[in-house]
Amino acid sequence: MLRAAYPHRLFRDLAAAHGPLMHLQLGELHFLIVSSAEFAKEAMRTHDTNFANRPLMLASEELAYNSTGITFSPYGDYWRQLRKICTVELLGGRRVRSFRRIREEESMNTCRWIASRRGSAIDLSERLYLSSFDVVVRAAVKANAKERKIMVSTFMESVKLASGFLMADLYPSVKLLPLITGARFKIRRIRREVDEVLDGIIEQHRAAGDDGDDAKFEGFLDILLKFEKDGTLTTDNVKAVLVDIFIAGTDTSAATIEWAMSELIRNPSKLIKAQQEVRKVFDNEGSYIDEDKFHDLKYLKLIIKETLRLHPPAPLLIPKFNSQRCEINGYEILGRDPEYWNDAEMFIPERFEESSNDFNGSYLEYIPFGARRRICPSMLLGLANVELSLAMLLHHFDFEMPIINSNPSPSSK
Ligand code: HEM
Repeated sequence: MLRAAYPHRLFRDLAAAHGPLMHLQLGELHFLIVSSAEFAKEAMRTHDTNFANRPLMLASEELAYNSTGITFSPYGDYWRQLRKICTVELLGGRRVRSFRRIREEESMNTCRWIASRRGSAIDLSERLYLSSFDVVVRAAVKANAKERKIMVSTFMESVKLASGFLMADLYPSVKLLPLITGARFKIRRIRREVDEVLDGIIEQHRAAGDDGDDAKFEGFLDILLKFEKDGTLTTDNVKAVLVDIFIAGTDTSAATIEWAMSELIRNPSKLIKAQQEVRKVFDNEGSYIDEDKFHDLKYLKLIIKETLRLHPPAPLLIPKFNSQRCEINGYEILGRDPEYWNDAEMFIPERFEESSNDFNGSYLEYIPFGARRRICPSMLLGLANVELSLAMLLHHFDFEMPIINSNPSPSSK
């Protein structure tokens, strides 16, 4: 059975039947899927530079201002410059720490929202998405609640479009396909909406200006505008990086928190163990969860690792394409391969207790953030969001699955 919703699981099953290197043709495009760490080493270490490019896609062309954000810009000097701005200026440790108050306020808002629905079943998915979005947006720009609301719906639509190949992408030689399918029209409409919101916000930031107060909170846009001012970036480049950050930074954190909570609720003994740890560490803090004590949350860290093994938010990473001919093309590693993991399908955070496997891309059987040149530049911020939200949820609430009556009585039909 084809499980389109979980392509990584489908590839795992196909790899079991056809081997770790498979050729897949979708429309006019050729993909090679690598499902073993051995083949991945070839692609990600030996031919790393060759695979540091991204394919041209309609959504990235339009929404990422002609593919000039970090995620979709071609590998080369411009990308290297953006990557440096990102890792040094935007997403380094000091900057991530400076967003602490935002993370705390948003997690607290989520807790208040849950508390106000005490005793009833709740749908955490949307709430977690909104909260992750607000953390990233508030770290990036000064936007009021109305602007944030417009951005959420626009970016949710963008994520849907940007997270897969459109029919028009699969048949690049049919130049009219984006028009015939209506894809270009739809993407351009979203792009106009994104543009309008970002232009307004950029204008406000410019008008507020730099008052020389070094202690003032600096968001991503304030920093990017300095690079615009010195001529390193154009206004469109600035907007492309913002779009990138909104899209790459929201769904990933929200999905990780949601999966971690789902696994814990499905595994009550692990939920209790995690809760006991969080409550012991923050026993005397009242309702305050102090990030400075996160090094004591050893079990919670294992839970996050295990969640990212079983449910990486970008299981196929972001597509790459090889710029030159070489022996191995395209790759995908599966964190559920029984060759590398005992009881690969089970949620067992303890498996990481004795293991040195970390997120940094050194262990190719486990790369939830990717590896090498295109590795996620925002591991720190992503993990900080996930850790704080989980600690707050576990500290303040008890969770259990709602009881669903699967055997309705004849009268309720
Ligand atoms: C749990 C959270 C996160 C996970 C699991 C995650 C995972 C990933 C993965 C798998 C990639 C693709 C790597 C590749 O193609 O080899 C990626 C790229 C990227 N991520 Fe993340 N991410 C997370 C959070 C974030 C956040 C919070 C931001 C920004 C605020 C962010 C920004 C980016 C960017 C800009 C790229 C593109 C890098 C490039 O192409 O050079 N991510 N991420």
